[in-house]
Amino acid sequence: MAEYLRLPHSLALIRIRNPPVNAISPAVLYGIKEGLQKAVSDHTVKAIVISGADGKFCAGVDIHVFSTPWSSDTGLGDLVDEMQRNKKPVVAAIEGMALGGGLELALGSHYRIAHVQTETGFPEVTLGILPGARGTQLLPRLIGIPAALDLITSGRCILAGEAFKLGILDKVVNSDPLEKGIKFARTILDQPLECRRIMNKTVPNVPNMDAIFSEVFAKVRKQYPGYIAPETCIRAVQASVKHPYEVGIKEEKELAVYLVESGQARALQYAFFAERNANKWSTPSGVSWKTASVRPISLVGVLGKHVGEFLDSPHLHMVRAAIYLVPSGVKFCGKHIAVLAPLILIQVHELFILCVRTGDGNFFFFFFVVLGPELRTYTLSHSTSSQLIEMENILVPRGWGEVVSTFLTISNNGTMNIHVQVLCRHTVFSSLRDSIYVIYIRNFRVSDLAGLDVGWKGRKGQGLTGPALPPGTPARKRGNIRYCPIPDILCESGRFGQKTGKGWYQYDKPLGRIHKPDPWLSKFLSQYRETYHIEPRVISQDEILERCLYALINEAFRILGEGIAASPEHIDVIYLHGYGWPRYRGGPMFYASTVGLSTILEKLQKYYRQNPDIPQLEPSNYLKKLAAHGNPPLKEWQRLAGTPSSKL
Ligand SMILES: CCCCCC/C=C/CC(=O)SCCNC(=O)CCNC(=O)[C@H](O)C(C)(C)COP(=O)(O)OP(=O)(O)OC[C@H]1O[C@@H](n2cnc3c(N)ncnc32)[C@H](O)[C@@H]1OP(=O)(O)O
Repeated sequence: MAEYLRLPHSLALIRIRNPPVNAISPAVLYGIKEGLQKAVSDHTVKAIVISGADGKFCAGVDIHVFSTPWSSDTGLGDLVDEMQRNKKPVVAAIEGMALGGGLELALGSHYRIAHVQTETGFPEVTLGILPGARGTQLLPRLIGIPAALDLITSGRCILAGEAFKLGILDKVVNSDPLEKGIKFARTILDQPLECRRIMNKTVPNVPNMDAIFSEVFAKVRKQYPGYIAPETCIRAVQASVKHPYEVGIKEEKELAVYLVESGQARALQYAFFAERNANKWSTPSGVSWKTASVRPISLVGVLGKHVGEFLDSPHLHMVRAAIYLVPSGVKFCGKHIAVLAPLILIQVHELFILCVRTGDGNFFFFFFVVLGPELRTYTLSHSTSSQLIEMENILVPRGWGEVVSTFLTISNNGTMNIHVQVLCRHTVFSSLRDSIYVIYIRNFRVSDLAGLDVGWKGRKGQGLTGPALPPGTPARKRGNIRYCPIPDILCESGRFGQKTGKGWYQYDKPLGRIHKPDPWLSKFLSQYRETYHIEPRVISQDEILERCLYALINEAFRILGEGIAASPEHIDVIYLHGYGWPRYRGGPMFYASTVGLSTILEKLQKYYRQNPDIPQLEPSNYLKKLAAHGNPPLKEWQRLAGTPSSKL
């Protein structure tokens, strides 16, 4: 999987070939090593060029292998060192991408020449690992600590121009880099190599090194709360300053193994493939992303409270000429969805819904919840537009309501039911504040943001509350099902959420953003409990978490079992992109697979016995079917439990 070619003018070429992205598998690694040995032992070879087939240098180590023992001892780092120490010059001719282990191969080379469109970087942190084949030791030596820390902790990929400015690349070319690399190699056959070996360099000193590290630690803790990889990356980079190369690489390896074996790495790598699988949806009638075509837009509506804030964005100038943006649900005409991209991708901190009507009369809804930089925008739509605006697209039947609203309702009911019973409201929040459960706190924030009156109106329409409710209906029952009237009561008290300055929280002002717990709500809850003779009790953290999360997971199994979601991965991608589910937990379905299906089933059975009027706690048949197989891997679920007729 790496070809060796003898070229004229005393040159040899090693070409990585492993479609689609020339990732480094054991076979690729073996091929490169073998090529290097051949070139070294051939006395007629004076320089070596390394490149990738099909216009791609290398996208790094094959992510599939991180679930195999090979990943703990790939030998890639040793190969990188062997390349650096080589007595014959090695020139990396880079095209397409040099990412992760691909960039490490390039750093192992003595010279790096890249096409101007090449993307390079260390995205490992996004996969829960670190550049463990010398990347954390070589990059700081080459470009200095601040720039190396930035690239390694962010996982940001940069274009060749920037990489050249940083000193990663020696040359950027507009034409075929392989041709240029070969030409260049002929000119350096007898040049001394000592100064080209990055391992021999010392990290450029800066006076305030300690302060730089402290700042970056603080930054990543704030930016990526709960994630272990960013901080571990910093520790590995720190080793490049503290220790000589030989010691630094040992520390890098220890830290890399720790991350590779972590649950977070497994979850993040699962998420990487889940997103790619989810994008490959197709309907039973054969419609797929690939067959979709761009459609012109005839009408665009933006519904939201603070849409006017967009007007401050510099990006908006680009779109103002083409479309007219009017706050609060007023329709305006647009030309093409592509025009909308800059509008949508700007940073906002509000919830809004964008509705687009295409020329052929179809409507697409984009539902955005943007609570801050850590929670990304998302969309549920099979519109081609989401490709243009680079968002995840998930196919769901009958509009987006089925999946999105059901999940929201389940999450809200779970938390509300506990809220009412629990002795101290603070316990719910402090329990839920822990990593994954933070999502439940967001539910209340999201509800406040969306406006509590929205759901209220819906419930009135369904006859669950308001004038249509038959007289004599018990406040906390609808039929045999437990009903929580609290959101209705909040609305009856004029608490519509953020827009009225109070809802589940209180805000600094109507439409204000600064929220804090409202003593009014605590007082209200005590009165409520007294009125309905609800005995407050201490509910353990475990019970709070399990009742909230497992009910949600149960619902996900129901949706899967009814053919509403195409696969567990689709559900996880919705959660990752739609609800701010921590990526390092992979999504609710992945999380279920790590907890164990029989554990989830047993707990649900227990809680359902205790709360028979909460139907969300009744284990779904699909979960029962799957749990009967033990804890099968997620990939096997649909085969084992059967694939229901698709509703897509
Ligand atoms: C002691 C421990 C030692 C540690 C050893 C050293 C550590 C090295 C670490 C690494 O190198 S980890 C890998 C780092 N590389 C990446 O994270 C790159 C990930 N890939 C991407 O960002 C993108 O895929 C891309 C390369 C920029 C291409 O993007 P594009 O949008 O063009 O296409 P995709 O649909 O994303 O990908 C196409 C196809 O390729 C598969 N793929 C991509 N990268 C890898 C990879 N590194 N390994 C395996 N497969 C990869 C991707 O899954 C798609 O295939 P699919 O069949 O459609 O899923």
